[in-house]
Amino acid sequence: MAILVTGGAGYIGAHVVRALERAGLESVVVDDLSSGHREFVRPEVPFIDLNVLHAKQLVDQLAEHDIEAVIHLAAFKYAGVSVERPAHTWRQNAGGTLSLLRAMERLDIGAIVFSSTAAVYGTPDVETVTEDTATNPESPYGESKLVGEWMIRDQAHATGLRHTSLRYFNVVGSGEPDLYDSSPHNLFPLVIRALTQGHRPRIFGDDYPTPDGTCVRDYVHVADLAEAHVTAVRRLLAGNELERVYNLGNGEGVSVRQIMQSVSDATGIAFEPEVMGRRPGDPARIVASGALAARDLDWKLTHTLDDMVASAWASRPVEPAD
Ligand SMILES: NC(=O)c1ccc[n+]([C@@H]2O[C@H](COP(=O)([O-])OP(=O)(O)OC[C@H]3O[C@@H](n4cnc5c(N)ncnc54)[C@H](O)[C@@H]3O)[C@@H](O)[C@H]2O)c1
Ligand SMILES: O=c1ccn([C@@H]2O[C@H](COP(=O)(O)OP(=O)(O)O[C@H]3O[C@H](CO)[C@H](O)[C@H](O)[C@H]3O)[C@@H](O)[C@H]2O)c(=O)[nH]1
Repeated sequence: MAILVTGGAGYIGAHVVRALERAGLESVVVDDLSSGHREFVRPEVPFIDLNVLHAKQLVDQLAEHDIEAVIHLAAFKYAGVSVERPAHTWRQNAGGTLSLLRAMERLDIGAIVFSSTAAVYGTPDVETVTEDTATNPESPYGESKLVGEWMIRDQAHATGLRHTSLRYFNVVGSGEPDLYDSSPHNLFPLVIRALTQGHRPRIFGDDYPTPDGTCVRDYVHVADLAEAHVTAVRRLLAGNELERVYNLGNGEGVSVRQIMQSVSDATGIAFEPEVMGRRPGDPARIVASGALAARDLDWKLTHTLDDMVASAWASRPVEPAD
């Protein structure tokens, strides 16, 4: 019996595969390598190089494995870019989830853990987001993830599929020396890339209504996040009742400027970030309560912000200076 991990060659998915392995659970990875890295998946893990949109090939290839549950991470994850590329985002995220659900039904796979996102909330008007906070996505990315949650809910009503959706907040750090976030759009990889290439990291806006004027986010360590997936899939397979959605945040807001300071402290590199204009679509502040996940998924942050920064820096990819 194995767990199918879609997007298992990506930053978070590769951590999930390693966490499953440590828990004694086997994985099968499906990934089209559109943003993932083949070398993130160890050779002994069965790897299917395929876009989940190809439902027939998905069914044919998965039929060769004994899959008991799915962790579905494969997606186009760039909220800002999704505004410029809505059709692509909808196809990969909503289309991909639909195709996967059809394949699961054909193969009689009865459990799914879905990667959702803080972006389903848009710009919340509450200090701390809970699962009851109204959803109001502000990008095709956030919309496509919310629709993914709904597709799974509806399929569950019809077929008895066991499911939960995990709404991640800002996932950072590294739990393994060879795994890193290669996103060309997110704060941590951009700051690290700037420093390794001898540039000044950039702050997108310092005129927000926050204590130091820069955006506030809720950062969680990828290794802690990966563990929550293992617990979720195990509990679904054991027949435990889980909520439809969980926020994976830690309730603590950290500003972009605080991240810059923490990076400077961890690396020993003194720098003055360059302040740019605001990036369109960025909420000033979004912070979540992880209380529900703590209750049901043993969710806990075992890593500090300093761990997050230091581990991201230590596992940074080697890049040529330009
Ligand atoms: N990184 C974050 O802070 C964050 C926050 C909230 C939600 N998420 C969600 O977590 C998941 C994983 O994110 P990540 O940070 O690891 O991103 P990532 O880009 O590193 O990983 C995504 C993986 O999925 C693969 N993929 C994409 N579309 C595919 C498709 N149609 N078929 C097959 N494979 C496909 C990519 O090649 C890649 O390996 C995504 O669903 C993302 O939306 C991430
Ligand atoms: O060089 C940079 C990059 C980012 N930022 C700022 O840093 C904060 C965090 O930005 P990220 O792009 O790292 O993450 P987001 O908060 O935009 O999160 C979005 O992207 C994540 C992963 O792609 C998740 O999907 C999440 O749900 C979605 O809202 C934002 O205020 C952003 O403006 C900078 O100041 N400088």
